[in-house]
Amino acid sequence: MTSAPSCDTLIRAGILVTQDAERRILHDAGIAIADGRIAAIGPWADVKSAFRPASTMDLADCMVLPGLVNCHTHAAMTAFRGLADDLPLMRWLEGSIWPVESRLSPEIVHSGSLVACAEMIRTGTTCFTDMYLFETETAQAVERMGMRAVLGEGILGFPTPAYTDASRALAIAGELTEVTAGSALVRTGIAPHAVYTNSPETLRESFALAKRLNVPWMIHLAENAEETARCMEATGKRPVAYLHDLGCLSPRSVLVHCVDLTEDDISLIAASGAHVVHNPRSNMKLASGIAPVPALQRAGVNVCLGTDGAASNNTLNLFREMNACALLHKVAHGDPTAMPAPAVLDMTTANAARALGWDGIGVITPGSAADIIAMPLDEPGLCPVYTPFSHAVYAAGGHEVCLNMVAGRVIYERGSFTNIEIEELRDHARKLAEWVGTDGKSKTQN
Ligand SMILES: CSC[C@H]1O[C@@H](n2cnc3c(O)ncnc32)[C@H](O)[C@@H]1O
Ligand SMILES: [Zn+2]
Repeated sequence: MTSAPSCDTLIRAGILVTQDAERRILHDAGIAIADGRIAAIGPWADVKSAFRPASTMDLADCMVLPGLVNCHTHAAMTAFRGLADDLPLMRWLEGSIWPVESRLSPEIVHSGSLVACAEMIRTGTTCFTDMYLFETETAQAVERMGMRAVLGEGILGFPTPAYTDASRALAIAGELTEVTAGSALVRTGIAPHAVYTNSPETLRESFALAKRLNVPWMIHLAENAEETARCMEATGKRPVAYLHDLGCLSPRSVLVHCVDLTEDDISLIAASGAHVVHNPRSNMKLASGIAPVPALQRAGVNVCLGTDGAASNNTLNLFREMNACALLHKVAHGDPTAMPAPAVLDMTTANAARALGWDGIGVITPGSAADIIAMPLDEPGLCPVYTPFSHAVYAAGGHEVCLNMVAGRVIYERGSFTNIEIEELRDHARKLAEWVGTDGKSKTQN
């Protein structure tokens, strides 16, 4: 007689949203987890009798989903949440954000990143993509909190507190791979900020570096009409065509925003295999415009979702982002079918994993990472359930999340973070506010 194989954790899920290729939903499901991966899923009775678990978790009253993946943020910008609202992009950046960022320090990035990780974990994110200064600090925060991330040192063509010039920025960006090398959770990306802040040489060199390291290359692109006008004036080309002609569009390119696009731009992106990150709340708040997401998708472009930073969103909550995405495109097209809920959930799960080239996240299938979130089904705002996709996109606010697990380890459960006390988080937040200054607003040119 053979005995059942062991596993680390056996979960009973009331509703399991797999996000597999068929978008299967299982009711009263079992999930077996071993060595940080999904060993099996199936009907609870079958999975239960097939494994000898070291521990069990009863989520029979919960909807269980893959952990959400935020494809674009600036984690440490939690320091600037609410500091400079109601401004257009270039005035916001040049008049308010860059002046205060010119005083940035590793300690502030560390505290801001911890606060950001906590907010994301609390609202169901298990992995995020970041572009900022002093990213080794963000790497430490991510490792400590137990999340996953793809981190890129933001490359700007002017001096910052982190480097004197673009060539130093490129060197620091490459060195980040040494910090993330041994990590199962943290990876590196190469992140030139934008076409208007980098020379063509830096853009090309950064792309060559991403190729050499075999990592994603991410950039803010075509964020609004003013960016296009500046690019036309400087180069005679629109931003997408400019990057195309520099040889920077390929399946490793992750293009953030892509609001101001023509049909030709969409064709160039589609033909290149580049991915697009849509940030609807940041685009709405900065009045940058509406990215043509349905048209991109019709052209075959892989589109995922990002929150952008807390200074332009002003949250890092992907449930709010999904909701905004679904509603924005319906109203923009006068068509309630323009952006259906299942397609939106794809944008924070399977599509996101594809954009980052990270196999095995964004789904709950045998062999995938055990990155799982749960929401209680007895929550008044979430019951009854007819279609789980509908609840994830239209009903949930994110704060219903009661469990966040990454690589089989619980990092948040019912109000408590496994790796940090709430008091310490408050201290970090206090430090941010003291550093910005109680007169923070007057220090910006808002
Ligand atoms: C060099 S680190 C990243 C850099 O990007 C700035 N930033 C934040 N949000 C946006 C956005 O929507 N468009 C362009 N730039 C943005 C951030 O303040 C850092 O300076
Ligand atoms: Zn951004």
